[in-house]
Amino acid sequence: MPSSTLPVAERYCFSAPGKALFAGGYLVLYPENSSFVTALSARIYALISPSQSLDTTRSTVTVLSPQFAEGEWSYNISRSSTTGFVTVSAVNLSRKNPFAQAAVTTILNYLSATGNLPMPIPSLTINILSDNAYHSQPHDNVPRFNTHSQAISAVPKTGLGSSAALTTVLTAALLSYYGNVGRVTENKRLLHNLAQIAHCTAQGKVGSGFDVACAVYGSIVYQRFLPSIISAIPVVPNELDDAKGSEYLHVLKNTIESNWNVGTAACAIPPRLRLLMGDISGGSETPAMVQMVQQWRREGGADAESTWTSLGKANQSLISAMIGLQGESESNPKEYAAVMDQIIDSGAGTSGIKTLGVEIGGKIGGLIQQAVDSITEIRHHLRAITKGSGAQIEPEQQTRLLDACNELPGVFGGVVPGAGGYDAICLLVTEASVDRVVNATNDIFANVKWLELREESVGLREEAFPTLAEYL
Ligand SMILES: Nc1ncnc2c1ncn2[C@@H]1O[C@H](COP(=O)(O)OP(=O)(O)O)[C@@H](O)[C@H]1O
Ligand SMILES: C[C@@](O)(CCOP(=O)(O)OP(=O)(O)O)CC(=O)O
Repeated sequence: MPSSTLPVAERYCFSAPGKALFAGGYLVLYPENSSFVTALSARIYALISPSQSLDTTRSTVTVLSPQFAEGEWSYNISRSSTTGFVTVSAVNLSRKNPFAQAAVTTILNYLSATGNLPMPIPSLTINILSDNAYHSQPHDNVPRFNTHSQAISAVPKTGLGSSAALTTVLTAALLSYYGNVGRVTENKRLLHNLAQIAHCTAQGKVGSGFDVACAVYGSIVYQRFLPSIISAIPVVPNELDDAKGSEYLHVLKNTIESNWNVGTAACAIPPRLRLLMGDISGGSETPAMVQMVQQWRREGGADAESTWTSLGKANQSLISAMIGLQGESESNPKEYAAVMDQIIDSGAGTSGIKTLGVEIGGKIGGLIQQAVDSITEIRHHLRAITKGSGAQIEPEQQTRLLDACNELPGVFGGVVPGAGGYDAICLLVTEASVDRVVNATNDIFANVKWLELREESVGLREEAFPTLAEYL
């Protein structure tokens, strides 16, 4: 097996964003549908430093997450001299972080299969820092990277896709430290394929992967890969079995290097608009809801099919309105700004977004109306699926809440993001109206905690390590 020498031991740091699936829940599981995925300002950071351990007889990768109790996961690494298969075993078997273990396993085996893993394998420590928005915080005004007295698995999440961002930054960290593969920020396709495989391996299932794609590429119109691409990879052998080890390496390398046909066209929330995330702290079970929706679709006959198709069209219409508005803001910036300035005092609920008494005409006005109407239609179909399947996608209390939001000034509309349920809402609003929305005093908003988040469309990026090291 060929091997390379380790690149100069630098201190690296990578970060990746959280996500909101504004349009495309459930349909995104099928490659023919497009979804609108927004990257958020909440990020997870991985800071890499060569291990201080003086023990040169064995190689370890240690992942530390100092914000959480028991946040230390160490893995012994050994590579078979016959096949090149890399075994990754937890030093402390009672400490589980399937995402960290799968990232180390996937990346090191890929590098081994391509002859890019340095031998002996140098030990490495990766520190993780995660924005507070990923987890429910005990009170406001917590320090930038707040610490919790519980283990990470016991701290309630807000649903921003922490495991996808974690897996992505670990993938970038391991690739850049061990691999001889150029700048990882310029090799997003490799990074994406590796992170998707690691994430699916850890979850034990193949989801749509929109969260990992968003962590890598940022805000995107996402179309998934065929699930069979990943399910073809054999289960990671857990004992030394040369035949299984060789097969795993062979299929892993071929899969990583094949064309997955993923749709990752960059998109963004158009200027002067904002995505506002409201946490309701309800909690929903995504896999159970997915099963109910799939059953409804299988058994629901022509009605179900027609709802499904119409929802796909409404999603597509919202996506093209957003792309259109973004385009107008660039090609026609003066008129775009003037139109946005005209939007005042009313939400989308009663008679559409109101303006300063002037009809919003022209192309921009049409696109605004298209966005507002598409959101209304998406909700209509999601309610039909809720009723038909029994999966609480837009349950009645969320309907009341979203309808009330539509009456607020400057609100284009709101949806239950992703799989929906009781845990969150996501509004599209004018920038000028954000303060008025978050300060609305109507009782119905009492349980909504508006998250201090905004779209930040950039995906994986390299950060300056020293500025973050002070938080460790
Ligand atoms: N900051 C972090 N440090 C270490 N592990 C993390 C961190 N954030 C997420 N993880 C891993 O991801 C798991 C949460 O994944 P999951 O339940 O799929 O939630 P999500 O929907 O946020 O991705 C955690 O239990 C932990 O294993
Ligand atoms: C149903 C889905 O299409 C979208 C789920 O979106 P969420 O944003 O609700 O995701 P989780 O954080 O994993 O619960 C399933 C999928 O695409 O994998």
